Amino acid sequence: HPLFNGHVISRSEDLLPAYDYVVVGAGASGLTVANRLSEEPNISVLIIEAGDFDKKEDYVTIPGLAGGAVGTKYDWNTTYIASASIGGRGISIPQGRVVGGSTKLNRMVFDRGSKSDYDGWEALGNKGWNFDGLLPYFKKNEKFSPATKGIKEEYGIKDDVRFRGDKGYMQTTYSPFFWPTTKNFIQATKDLKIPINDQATGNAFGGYFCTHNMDQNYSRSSAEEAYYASAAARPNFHILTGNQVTRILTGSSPDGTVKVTGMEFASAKDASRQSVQVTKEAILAAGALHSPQLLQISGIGDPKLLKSLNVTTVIDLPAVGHNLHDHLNSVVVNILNTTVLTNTLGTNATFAAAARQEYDTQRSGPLTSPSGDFLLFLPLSTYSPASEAIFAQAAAGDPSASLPPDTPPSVAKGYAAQYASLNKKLLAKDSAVLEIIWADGAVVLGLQHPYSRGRLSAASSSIFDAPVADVGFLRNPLDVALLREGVRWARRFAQTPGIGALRPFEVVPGPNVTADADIDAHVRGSVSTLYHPAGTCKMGLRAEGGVVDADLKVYGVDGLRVVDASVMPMLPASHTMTTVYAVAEKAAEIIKRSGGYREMARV
Ligand SMILES: Cc1cc2nc3c(=O)[nH]c(=O)nc-3n(C[C@H](O)[C@H](O)[C@H](O)COP(=O)(O)OP(=O)(O)OC[C@H]3O[C@@H](n4cnc5c(N)ncnc54)[C@H](O)[C@@H]3O)c2cc1C
Repeated sequence: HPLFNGHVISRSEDLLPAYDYVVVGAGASGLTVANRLSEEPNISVLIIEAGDFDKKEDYVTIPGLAGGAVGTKYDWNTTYIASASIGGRGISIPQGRVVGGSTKLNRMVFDRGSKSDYDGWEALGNKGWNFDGLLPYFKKNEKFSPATKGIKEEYGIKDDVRFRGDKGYMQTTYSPFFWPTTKNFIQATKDLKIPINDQATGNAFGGYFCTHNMDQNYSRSSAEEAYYASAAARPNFHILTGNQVTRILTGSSPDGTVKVTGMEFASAKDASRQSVQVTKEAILAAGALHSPQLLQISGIGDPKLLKSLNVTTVIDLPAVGHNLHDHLNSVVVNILNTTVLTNTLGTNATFAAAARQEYDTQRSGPLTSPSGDFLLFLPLSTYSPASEAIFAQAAAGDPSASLPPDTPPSVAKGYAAQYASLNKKLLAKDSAVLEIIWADGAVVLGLQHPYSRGRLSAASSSIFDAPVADVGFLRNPLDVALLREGVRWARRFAQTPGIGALRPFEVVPGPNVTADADIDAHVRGSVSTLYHPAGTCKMGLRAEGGVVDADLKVYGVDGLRVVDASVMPMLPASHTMTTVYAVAEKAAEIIKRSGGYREMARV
C-alpha cells in the first residue's frame, strides 16, 4: 500500500480510513504500547499526538539541562486550580506536548517503587498487579549499563543485575559525574544510620544511587529515542502529529453493547473535525490529566458533570477523573559554605562554558548529570519520632476528609480501602513516606503517599479547553503532619557531621519557625508538585471507583483501554516514569493476548 511507507503522516489526508488500533498520545505509555503492537506485521497502528517532534534542542537532550523544556511550546502549561488548603495558590503542572510526552521534559530520575507499593495494587483488587508480576516488564523496558569504573569505585555502587534488563529500548545508566556535595549527602545518610539499598530490587527505601534514562553518549533516552525510533521503519506503524483527539466515537449494537467505532481529531479548536475508524481498539495514553478529560467529553463519566457540559452520557461511570493525586513537596533551604554547587551552571558563565566544552568534547563533567544521583526514601518511623501518634490520628480519622465535595459513593468506598492501606504504610518499614532530594542546600521533602485526593473535570465539551485540575494538595491535615515532621528531620539532617561540614545556614523557613502552627503555615505556603499526577482512571472494581479493570479495559465500553499514569490506583514511592513504562509494557501484552496474537514480543 503506498501509504504504508513507514513515514510520519504529517497530513491527515494521508491516513488510512481505518486502523486496528488507534493510540491517543505519543508519550511514555503511548509509544510503548504502539511499538509493541506494531511488532506484529499484520496489525495496523496509528498514534495521534497533539504535539510535534522536537528539534533536539540542548535543553531536551543534555542531562545537565534536564527540565529546560518546561514552560516551552513542548509543555501543555497546565495549572492545578487554586485552593484554600495551600494558601489560595494555583500551581503550574507541566506536561509534555511533544512526541515523547513528559519524557522530554522530565528530570530523568529512573527508579522503581518498593515491592510493598506494587503488592498494594493487587491487594486493592487488581489480580496480577504486584511487584513480581511487573518485574518482567520493568526489565523488558530497560537496557541497563553499569556506572563507569571510576564512579562505581568512588561511591561503592553495587547493582543486582538480576533485576535489570539488558535488551530493552530504554537506555539507563548512572551519571559519570556526581556533584561534589553528593558526598556530604551520602555521609549524612551514614551518620544517621540509614541503610543504602538497590532500588531496582524492590527495596526502594533508605538511600539509593539513582539511574537515569540516558544513553552511553550521555544524552537523554526518551520515549521517542527508545520506542519511536525502533518502530519508525515499520510500515504498519503510523503517527499523526500536531493533532488532538477531540472525541472517542462509539456506537451500540442491538443488544445494547457500547463499542468504540472511531476517533475524531482536529489540528486546532476551530479546524474541521476528521475521523478514522477503529477496527479493534482505541487506547488512551494521553496522561493523567488528559485521558479522563477525553473520556468525559466523549460521554463516559459522571452524568451530573456531563450534563453541565452539555455532553450526552454514553456510559455512567462517575469515577472518571476522581482519585487524582500527585507527589507534593515542601522545602527547607540552607545556604552552604562551599563553592561548586549545581546552580553554579546558572550563576557562573566561565564554569558553564567549561562544562559545555567538556560535555561536547569528552562527554564528561557536570552536564552529564541531571542531578539526583543519590536519593533518600524514608519510612515514617525513620524520619519522625511521632509515627505512632500520627498513626493513631490517622486510624481515628475520617477518610472523607481526604475527598472533594460530592464524591460519588463508589469512589468513597474505594478510597476507604486506600485509606486503610495508607495507614499501614505509616508503621511499615518497607515503604517510604518521604523522599529527600538534596539540591545543594535545598532539602526537598517529597510526600510519597499523600492521603488527599482531588478531581479532574473537563471544563467544557471541547478538548481544546484546559481541564479543571483540583489536585487536592493538603486537603487532609494528615499530609501537613507528615511534611511537618519532614521539616524537623531536615534540621537534624543539617546537623549531621556530613552536612555540618558545609556549615549550613537555614534561610527557609528560617530558624525561628519551630512551633507546629508556624511549620504548618510554611508547609501550606510552600508545597508544590513533583510532577507525578496519577490515578484519574483508576484500575479497580467498578463498585469501588474503578474506571478500568485489571485488563485496563474501560468499564461499559468494548474496545477501549487506558494505559497511562491515570490507571495507577495509588502512586508508588518513587518517580513515575519507570512504572508507567512497566505498566505499558504489560498492557501491550494483555492487548496482544486478547487479540489472539502471541504474547512475548521479540526485543
Ligand atoms: C517536569 C517534569 C519532570 C518529571 N521528572 C520525572 C523524573 O525525573 N522521573 C520520573 O520517573 N518521572 C518524572 N516525571 C513524570 C513522568 O515523565 C510521567 O509520569 C510520564 O511521562 C507519564 O507518562 P504518560 O504516558 O502517562 O503521559 P505523557 O508522557 O505525558 O504522554 C501523554 C501524551 O499525550 C498527548 N496528548 C494529551 N492529550 C491528547 C489528545 N487529546 N490528543 C492527542 N494527544 C494528546 C500529550 O501531548 C503527550 O505527548 C516528570 C514529569 C514532568 C512534567
